[in-house]
Amino acid sequence: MTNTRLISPSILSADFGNLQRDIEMLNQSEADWIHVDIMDGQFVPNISFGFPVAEVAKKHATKPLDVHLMIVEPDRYLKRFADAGASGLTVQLEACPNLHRTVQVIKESGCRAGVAINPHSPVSLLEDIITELDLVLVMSVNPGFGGQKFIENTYKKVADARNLIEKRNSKALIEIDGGVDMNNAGKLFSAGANVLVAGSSVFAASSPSQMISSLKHA
Ligand SMILES: O=C(CO)[C@@H](O)[C@H](O)COP(=O)(O)O
Repeated sequence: MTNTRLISPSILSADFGNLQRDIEMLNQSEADWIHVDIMDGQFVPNISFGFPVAEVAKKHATKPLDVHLMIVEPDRYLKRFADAGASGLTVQLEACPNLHRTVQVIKESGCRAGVAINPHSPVSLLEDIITELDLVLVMSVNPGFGGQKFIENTYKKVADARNLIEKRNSKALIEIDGGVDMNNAGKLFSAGANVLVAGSSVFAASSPSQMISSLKHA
């Protein structure tokens, strides 16, 4: 699994007046997944968008939707996001008092099951769930906004996640989200990350498609 290198551009930084155009650009690019950030104004201090935008993304995307729920009580909405077209559903560890059950419900919905950890949460909190997971998302910024500065301690957390995955013989992919750009992409892949989420570095680039390719081969 360590050779897997995927890019999941976040449409949080897309032009919502031209969302179909931006998604079609991602379809034509080397992007592997399309990252959909759901923020509720409670788990994080920002509100992004909900089902209608996820459904538009699904309608136009030819690539899997990688849906990240930065919301409280995600269990209430898992089925609806699965029905809206998610291929993967990632919940925040800090929002899930019954995480094992939440992960089982995600899997029963037919989606890839992911768990995200905030910068203050150690990887060791995943010790007893890691064999159930398809993906571990290490937040490399405090969630809520695009365009933030990458937290350098993320490299250590990638190494911790890789060690845990190998120790427990888990098949989980390691995804990194926040502040990913050409300054850190190669180092993250070398440290054992498999999936890089990139928002502002892609959509602010003069050629988003070229940036996706550069990140993928960094
Ligand atoms: O979840 C989040 C932010 O909380 C991200 O997915 C951002 O959308 C990534 O954006 P950049 O940091 O790459 O601009």
